Amino acid sequence: MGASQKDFENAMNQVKLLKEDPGNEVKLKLYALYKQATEGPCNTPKPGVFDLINKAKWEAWNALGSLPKETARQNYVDLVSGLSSSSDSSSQAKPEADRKQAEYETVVMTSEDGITKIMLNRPAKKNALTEQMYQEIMLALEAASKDDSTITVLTGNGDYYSSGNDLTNFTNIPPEGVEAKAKNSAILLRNFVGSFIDFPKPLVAVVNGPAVGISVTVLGLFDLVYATDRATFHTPFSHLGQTPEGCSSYTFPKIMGPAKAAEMLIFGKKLTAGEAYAQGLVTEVFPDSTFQKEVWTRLKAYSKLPQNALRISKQIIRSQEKEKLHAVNAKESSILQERWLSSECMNAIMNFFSQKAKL
Ligand SMILES: CCCCCCCCCCC/C=C/C(=O)SCCNC(=O)CCNC(=O)[C@H](O)C(C)(C)COP(=O)(O)OP(=O)(O)OC[C@H]1O[C@@H](n2cnc3c(N)ncnc32)[C@H](O)[C@@H]1OP(=O)(O)O
Repeated sequence: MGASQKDFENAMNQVKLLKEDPGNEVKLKLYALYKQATEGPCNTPKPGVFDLINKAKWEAWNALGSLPKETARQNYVDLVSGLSSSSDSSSQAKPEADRKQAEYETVVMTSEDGITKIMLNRPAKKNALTEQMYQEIMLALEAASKDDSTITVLTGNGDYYSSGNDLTNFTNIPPEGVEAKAKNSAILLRNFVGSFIDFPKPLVAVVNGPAVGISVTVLGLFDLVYATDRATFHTPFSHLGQTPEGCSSYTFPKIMGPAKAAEMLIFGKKLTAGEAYAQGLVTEVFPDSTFQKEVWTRLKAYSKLPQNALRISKQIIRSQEKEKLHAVNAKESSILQERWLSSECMNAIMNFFSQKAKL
């Protein structure tokens, strides 16, 4: 449940009782969230260039775009609660504590320094994507699209980025039968990929280890893909009796050319991080020993760039493709709905469970 009006009023009172000055940056953020929570999106003309203070306040409020009033209220309460606890417990206040934004079971979502991080969190299963996880990633993306962060990151916990679709998704067949399951799964897949196509802010994949299946294909919908040199990129669809998804049948040939896309998507060639970089799927590869440090330093610097300019630039680039991408997504999902019922696919899944066949 979101913050109530009472929580909001309490938070406003707490601000007055803060023992330490939180600094101009935080004060501007508080001002902007307060205005958004009480009045909605910025509705006043921009102050003149010489009216520095009011211009900074206006810009902070305007940067919140169409953030809903309820979310602004919740963010205000969270921000104040972080400030109060840090000024109570220590004199070294962190500007923005590592704030957990919602309760999820399969992902961890945190926001800090203008970056919302969605971390896949089933390390013992190599971050294989269960149906619950697809749903939670969609919810987390929806929340990230509306929060006040500048950049959104998807990454994995543990040694894998993700081993793709959790093959146990094929085993829990409902009483309505396998056809109904395939139909619902195609809807789930289409919605899942759709939430990447429509994501409005810069979206970054921090590929912390090997990536398989759908965790690779949707990379074509990200704005930056940073990979450790330990990462590999594997789309073994034919081995599984399946076909490409995540819009990769369109984005991969565009990114790497038809010949290299065919090697990956038809023949299941596994790429090293260096190969994925050479083929344009990956933006930059970092040595594993310094991967986290280098990537987060880079992202923190990017997150300080003007938020609206980043968002609008992304939208200009992506909007030209959106309709096409949605059409490709619909087609890929409907082809897979049929494929999942094929004996080729069923045999491959049985093979994984009976012999624990590894890719
Ligand atoms: C009727 C229709 C229903 C359809 C529902 C579909 C919903 C949307 C589908 C969207 C389309 C997506 C397609 C894809 O993503 S295709 C790619 C699928 N992925 C795989 O085939 C990978 C399978 N896993 C492996 O080959 C290996 O586990 C791997 C090479 C990834 C790692 O090997 P390693 O030896 O290092 O580790 P383990 O195998 O011991 O793994 C540790 C445990 O994790 C389990 N695991 C790992 N990956 C998966 C997975 N993808 N699905 C299920 N389980 C996985 C593994 O079994 C181990 O478990 P245990 O410790 O219990 O043995």
